[in-house]
Amino acid sequence: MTSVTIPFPAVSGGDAWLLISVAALVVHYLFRIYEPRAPLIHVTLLGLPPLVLSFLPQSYRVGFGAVGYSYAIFWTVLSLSVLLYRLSPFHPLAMYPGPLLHKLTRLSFALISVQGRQHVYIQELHKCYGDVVRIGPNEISICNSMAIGPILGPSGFLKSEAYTGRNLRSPGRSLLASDGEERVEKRKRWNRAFSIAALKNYEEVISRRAIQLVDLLAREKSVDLGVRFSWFTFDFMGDMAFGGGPNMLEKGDEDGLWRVMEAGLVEGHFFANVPWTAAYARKIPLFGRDIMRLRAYCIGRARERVKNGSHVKDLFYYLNNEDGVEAHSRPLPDVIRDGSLAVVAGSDTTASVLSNMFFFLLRDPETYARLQAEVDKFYPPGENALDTKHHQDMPILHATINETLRLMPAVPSGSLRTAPPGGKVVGPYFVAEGTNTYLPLYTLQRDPRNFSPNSEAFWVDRWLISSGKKTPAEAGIDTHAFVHNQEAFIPFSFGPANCVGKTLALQEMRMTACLIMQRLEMCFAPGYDPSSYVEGLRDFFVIKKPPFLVDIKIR
Ligand code: HEM
Repeated sequence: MTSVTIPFPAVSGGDAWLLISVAALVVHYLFRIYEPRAPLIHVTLLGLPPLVLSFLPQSYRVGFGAVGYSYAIFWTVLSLSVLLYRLSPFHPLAMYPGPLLHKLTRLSFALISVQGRQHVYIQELHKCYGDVVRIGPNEISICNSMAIGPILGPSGFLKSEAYTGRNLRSPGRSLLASDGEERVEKRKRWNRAFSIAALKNYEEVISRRAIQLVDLLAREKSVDLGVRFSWFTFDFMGDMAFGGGPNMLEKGDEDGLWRVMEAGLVEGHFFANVPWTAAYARKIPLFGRDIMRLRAYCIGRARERVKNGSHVKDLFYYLNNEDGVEAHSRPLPDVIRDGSLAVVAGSDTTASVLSNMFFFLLRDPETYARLQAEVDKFYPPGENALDTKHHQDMPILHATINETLRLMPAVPSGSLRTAPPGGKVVGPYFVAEGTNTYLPLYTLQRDPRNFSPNSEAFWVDRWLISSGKKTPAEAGIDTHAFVHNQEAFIPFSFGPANCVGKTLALQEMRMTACLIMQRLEMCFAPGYDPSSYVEGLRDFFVIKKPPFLVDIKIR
């Protein structure tokens, strides 16, 4: 056997074993307290102690056998210590029930998550374990509307590390990932971009793209409606964020941008679940290529927008401080980061809500007919269906959008936050410092304690009853059976980090829905199985839609 001679104090085999074990326990302690993320620190902590201590067991003569022996003991003791601690009554999450594997390793939930059915899985877990479920060594999911304020409200929890893990290649932190002062500063300019006055200007941009969409649908007659909504929202957000979209409504996704965005989201979803691995993935060019392509596109568009300017006060106008409110101009990379966030956050979400809404309507012809009648009342042929002046008088339109957002929220697993230093009382629970906490929207909004009856069904009447437009008797239900917990309805999240684009999204969806209903009539394509849609929806933070095939006629 190969051997080297080293001047080192002799220690008996038993003592060496003990020292290596103690070193493993110390390393576990350091990982638990400091949670280091830098690969170099990982390698040092996991590699160096067993290597150094491998010189101890023999006097002067050290072989590779001793090194292997030392590593084997070190890692076995370390692994056992980690696993036993996670299951022990000393763990701060020990009182919360959950599947054994999830308590032991975060990987087990991550592997379920990347299959895209996390929203349904979490709902099953809550049915089985109750309001709080431990879904990772350091992760819980809370399904209780009392938790919303303490977690998402002002002075609530912090943004989870998952947001930076998801973002493999973008330098710096976007608004979505930021916290504290940095967030307050960033959010100010976004708020300017979504003021009432600013929104009024965007109607022209929405109208242009909505007309283009409806013309395309009228020509095509038989389409995957979900894909057309994706093209529409991507083009629209491109117009808003960079003064011009890729024009998918004309050319299709010929540059593969939508495909790239979806692929990037799926990949990012894994790293969001196991964020410490992101530091390694960033060193491997294979990862994050899709996001890089999308980013390259956004950089190109931003340069064009700066060069050409814009006749519309679009989102870029505010993000780039073209209104001159801030004393200093912002560096272009910052503006590009914000613009890219707008494209990702604003296109996928709105496209999936529009798609889900028409899916639910086609499955429920009676509600379809009621909405059609309401649209026909306010927008008969010849009336401009993109004029927003009637929206406030259209309860069925609002109810349809709300019910879609309740039943299938665009961010099904909700906002992910981390308990602040010292931990926090959340309703009847105490959540220990550093605990990553899910508020699972899909489960919360389908919970019969929040919305009854027909919690799992598309039933727009609940919104008419809750707004006083209809009585329970008129809707054919017993008054006592009606539960409507408005606080539990948070499809745009809640608090200071809620969706900044909420009003724009609602405006865009209302205008588009009215125009479609005025001009077109739809039905599922012959042979299309609607259950494949519900089964095929995938939750990768935002939704990936399965095919949604419809036949279209001009009215
Ligand atoms: C129906 C459509 C939409 C839904 C359901 C939706 C939902 C949400 C949700 C749930 C969040 C919170 C995410 C979290 O905490 O992890 C969020 C954040 C955000 N959304 Fe939306 N969104 C929609 C459309 C839009 C649009 C059109 C924009 C336009 C740019 C937008 C921009 C943003 C931004 C920038 C954030 C981050 C806000 C912050 O962290 O302060 N969203 N959205």
